[in-house]
Amino acid sequence: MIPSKFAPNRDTFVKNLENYCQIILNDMNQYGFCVIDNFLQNGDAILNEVLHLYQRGWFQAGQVVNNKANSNSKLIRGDQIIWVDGSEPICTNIGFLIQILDSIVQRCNTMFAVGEFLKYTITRRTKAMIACYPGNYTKYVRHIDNPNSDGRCITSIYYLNKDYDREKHGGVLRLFPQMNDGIVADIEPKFNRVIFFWSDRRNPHEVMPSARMRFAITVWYFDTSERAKAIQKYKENSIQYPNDKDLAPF
Ligand SMILES: COc1ccc2cc(-c3cnc(C(=O)NCC(=O)O)c(O)c3)ccc2c1
Ligand SMILES: [Mn+2]
Repeated sequence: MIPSKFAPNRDTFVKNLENYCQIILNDMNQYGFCVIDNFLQNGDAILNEVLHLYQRGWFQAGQVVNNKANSNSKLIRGDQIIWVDGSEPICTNIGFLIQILDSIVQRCNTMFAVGEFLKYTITRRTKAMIACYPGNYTKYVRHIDNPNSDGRCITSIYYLNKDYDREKHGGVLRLFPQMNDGIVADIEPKFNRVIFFWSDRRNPHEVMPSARMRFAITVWYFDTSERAKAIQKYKENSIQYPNDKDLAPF
C-alpha cells in the first residue's frame, strides 16, 4: 500500500476541473505524480466501448521501440493495444474522457500553471492508447516512457478494472518516483481511477504481472519545443521518428 503521508492518492468527489487542477498541480509538483479516484460519471459507458473494441478483435500486440532482433518483446511487455482519437462513432464516451483530460492538462498548463508546469507549453498530445494486459501474468518491465526527450511530458492513464484485488490479480502499476524521497508507490489499476505523472526519468515504472484481464487508456501530452527538437533530430539523422507512426500523435 502507498504510505498515507506520501500517497497523493485522492478519493475526490470534486465536481469541477478547477478542483482537479489544484490537486494535480500540488501533487505533480510535490511528488511527480497524482492519483484521482471516482474521476468520471460515465466510467461504465467507457468500459463498455472498450470491451466492444476488444471483442471485435481490433487490439494488436504492443511493440517495443528499439526491439533487439533476438529479444522476445513479449518478455518486455505483454499488452495488446489500439489507438483511437475519440471521434469514432463507437468511441463517444472515450472521446469525452479525452476532452476532460485535455481540459485539465491545458488549465494546469495555462490558467493555474505553477512550478514544473511553467516549464512546458502543452498544445498537442497523442491519440488515446487503449491497452489490455490479457492476464496470464502478462506485465511490462521497468521502463521510462520518455527517457530521451521525445517530447512527451505528461502521461495520463485512466483505469477500467472493476473489483480489482491486488492480492488475487496483481497487475499493479509500480512507480519509482525520483522526486521527494523516492518512496516506491504501488497504484492499483482500479475502475474510474486516473493517474498523471511526468513521462521522463522522474518516473521509472512497471506493470506487475497481471493474473486477470486489465484495461487502461493512456494519453501522452507533448511539450511543444521538446517535441519540435526531437523531430528535427530524427530528420537530421534521417531516421523515421519511431513514435510518429506508432504514437499516432493527435
Ligand atoms: C513503437 O510504438 C509504440 C506504441 C505504443 C507503446 C506503448 C508503450 C507503453 C508504455 N507504458 C505503459 C505503461 O507503463 N502502462 C502502465 C499501466 O498500464 O498501468 C504501457 O502500458 C505501454 C510503450 C511503447 C510503445 C511503443
Ligand atoms: Mn509506461
